[in-house]
Amino acid sequence: MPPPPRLPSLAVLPLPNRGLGVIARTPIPRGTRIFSEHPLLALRHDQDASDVYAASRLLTQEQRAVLMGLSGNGAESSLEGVGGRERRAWRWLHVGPRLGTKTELMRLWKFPTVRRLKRHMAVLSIFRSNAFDLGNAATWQQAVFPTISRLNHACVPNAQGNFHEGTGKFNVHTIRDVQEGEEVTLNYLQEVGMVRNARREKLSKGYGFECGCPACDLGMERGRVGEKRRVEMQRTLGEYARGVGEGQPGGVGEKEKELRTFEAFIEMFEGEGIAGRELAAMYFESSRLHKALGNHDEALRCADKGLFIDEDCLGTDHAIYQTGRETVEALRSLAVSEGPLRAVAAG
Ligand SMILES: C[S@@+](CC[C@H](N)C(=O)[O-])C[C@H]1O[C@@H](n2cnc3c(N)ncnc32)[C@H](O)[C@@H]1O
Repeated sequence: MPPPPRLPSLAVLPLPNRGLGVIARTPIPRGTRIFSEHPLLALRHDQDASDVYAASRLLTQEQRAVLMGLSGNGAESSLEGVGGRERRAWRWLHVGPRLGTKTELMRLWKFPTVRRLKRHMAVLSIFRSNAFDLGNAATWQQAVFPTISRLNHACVPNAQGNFHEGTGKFNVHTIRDVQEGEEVTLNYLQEVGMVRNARREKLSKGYGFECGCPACDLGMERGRVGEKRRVEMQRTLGEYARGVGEGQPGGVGEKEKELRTFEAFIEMFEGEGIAGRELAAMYFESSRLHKALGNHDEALRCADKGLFIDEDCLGTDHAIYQTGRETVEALRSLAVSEGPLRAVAAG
């Protein structure tokens, strides 16, 4: 059985077509830290998928039991990023021993027993199905968690996970109010406004499933409207990318174009109901550009908005939140010190 969730208001339950998932037993307000876990198995930046099995062998028996209890789809896509040895061995197991005799398998691919080979493949599959990217974490790139790895994906989720360098824990916060009985979900992909096909391809390749979340359902109004917004966003982004370098580098025109692109992202994210770090980052980028363009009130308004979002998705103990608060304070003191000058200019 999976370890119990941190909050009694959450339950890990079987769900249709997606294995186990996490359900809210009571309403949970936006900004609640619902999980805070150390990784069970993690890959450093200098490691790759070929190191997963060796890392799993360092776990205690109890930890290994939790790891092996996580879901793994066993698909060949689990071998993304691993070497030819594992790939050939996977085929040997799945296509059949006609690809080589057992002795050849042991000699060429250096698996001491078929049992060890099967365990190796199972660990790779579990890792691939459950590992989350840790964003900009200095040491770690991807990790699997005892309970957080029970959270299913939605393209517009109601929770977000962020790694806290100081504590070495992955914290999950609700990023909007969650109703009783609602599933708690994370976005497994980085939110960059991808259209449905691009998201589906990444999810299928990375996690081996076809997303059927409301944002992906083009049979429904909600899915169609969202897709239209994303297509429009990609068009804006394309136009911006094509125009980069046409104006004077760092000039006002360039900054205004950049600002309009961030504003388009904000409009798309908010229209879709996307909250979390990505939205906060767009507000902070807009704030930076407003400041550079001399729009101090707007710079402060955007930074304030970014900070409000960061408080909910990261918590006040996160370094990114604290940097954001310093930005807001600096902009506020600038507004105070410039106040009388503005009044004179206006008068
Ligand atoms: C991190 S695990 C999530 C917990 C998992 N459902 C379990 O039973 O332990 C990821 C796996 O859950 C399934 N999954 C997650 N989100 C899904 C979704 N939106 N639709 C279908 N399957 C999903 C896929 O099999 C995926 O590889």
